[in-house]
Amino acid sequence: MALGFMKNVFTFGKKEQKPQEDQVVAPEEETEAPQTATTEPEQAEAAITEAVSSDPWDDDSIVGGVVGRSSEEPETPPEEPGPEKEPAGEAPETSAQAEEPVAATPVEAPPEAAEEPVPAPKKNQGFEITAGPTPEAPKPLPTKKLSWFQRLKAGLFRTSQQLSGQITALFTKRKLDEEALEELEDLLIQADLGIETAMRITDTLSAERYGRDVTGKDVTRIMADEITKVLQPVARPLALDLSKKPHVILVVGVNGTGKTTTIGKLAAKLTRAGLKVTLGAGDTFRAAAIEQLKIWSDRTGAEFVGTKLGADAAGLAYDALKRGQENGSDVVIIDTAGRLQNKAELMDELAKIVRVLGKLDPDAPHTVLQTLDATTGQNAMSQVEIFRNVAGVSGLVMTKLDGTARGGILVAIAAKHKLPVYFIGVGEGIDDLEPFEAEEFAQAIAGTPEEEEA
Ligand SMILES: Nc1nc2c(ncn2[C@@H]2O[C@H](COP(=O)(O)OP(=O)(O)OP(=O)(O)O)[C@@H](O)[C@H]2O)c(=O)[nH]1
Repeated sequence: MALGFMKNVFTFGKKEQKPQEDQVVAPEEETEAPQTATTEPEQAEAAITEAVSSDPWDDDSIVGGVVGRSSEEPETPPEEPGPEKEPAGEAPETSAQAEEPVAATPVEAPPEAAEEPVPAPKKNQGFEITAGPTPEAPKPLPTKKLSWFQRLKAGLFRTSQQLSGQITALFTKRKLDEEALEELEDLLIQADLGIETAMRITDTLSAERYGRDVTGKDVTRIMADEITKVLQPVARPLALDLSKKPHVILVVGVNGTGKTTTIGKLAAKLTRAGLKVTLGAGDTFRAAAIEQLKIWSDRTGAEFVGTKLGADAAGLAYDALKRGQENGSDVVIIDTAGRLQNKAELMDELAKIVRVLGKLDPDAPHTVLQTLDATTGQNAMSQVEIFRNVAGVSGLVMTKLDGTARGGILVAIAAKHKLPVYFIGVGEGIDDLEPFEAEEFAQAIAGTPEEEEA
């Protein structure tokens, strides 16, 4: 998508957005009549209360609370499945129309939203608005114990510590010669940075200091600079072209890489910005995934479209987009079951989801977002290669950068695939999705001694 050239483009992922008072949600969305009434409100209320109270992510920092109500709950009880998440085979095929979606009643903004003062975002919110139907002001984010940058640094600490320790050892009382450059290149490759970036770093170092003394600090500075140069072009915001709404985001990736959690966090960002969002529970293999997405929809005020366990995922995707078109959604986000990139039949199912969405909107999905788990090393590269071929991945989110992350592989992936990296996940909470910033990420990996917080 050509950023900056389109009308009605919302851009998520990078630049700071100041809320504007004259931006209001398009009237037809606000005045839309409530959909099917909840037939058993007390039951629904009880189910939601139970779901929320058993929610492992529940914490006081969550803004918004339960504002959505489903007219029906998923038919399958939300039990954790056994340890085997991967289904034995492909889910039974049903026609898209045959599956009855579970569509939640459209949600209203929490009453206090209208009365709250419009806060200026304190930093990069991960989106920018150039035109179009407009969001209400974002809600102030709760104060966090650790900043996201501290968590990112902590997550990448092992990588950066190990690297800087080895680099210091390598260059102690030693002039920069061929052997030292080769050893450095090996260290950088071992840190998953990839041959291309490793060579960039050693070439620059060589050009600056060949035959002279080198300190660890010189190396980490050059490393941070070169990694930044590789990452800068991919640190792009997620552009939402709302001239053709709903913008459909299909979320794909290997099991447990954080798809559902990322959808929840992203939905929170979008609904806070005043956008109407519909979530499609396309992970029909795991009851817990359907329930998990339902909880996120309740929290974020997004409408929920689900189906029963084992139902056709492509049918659900179709229903979710159809519902999003009917209810005037700005964005429809569709979850998919995690799958290993070497499971051919599951990858075929993903291709089918993409085809089926195209029947309702030839351009859908507009964004195919792949989640990558930062604790994975080299395998993430083949994940991107295969998902890109099968599902047309158009952007990445790296999750779990707050844990014992490796992270270097993102640099190698950026150098090779040049796919935009929109966000990083730095925790399990609703606010733990941050726009990807090349320089900060590079510093966290290189271990540059910068103590300032973002
Ligand atoms: N620490 C941390 N945990 C995360 C992050 N993102 C997701 N998780 C956790 O990772 C686990 C898996 O996340 P899910 O969102 O269920 O992953 P998924 O890809 O939808 O999983 P499948 O449905 O099995 O494919 C959950 O326990 C999440 O809370 C993150 O940024 N940081």
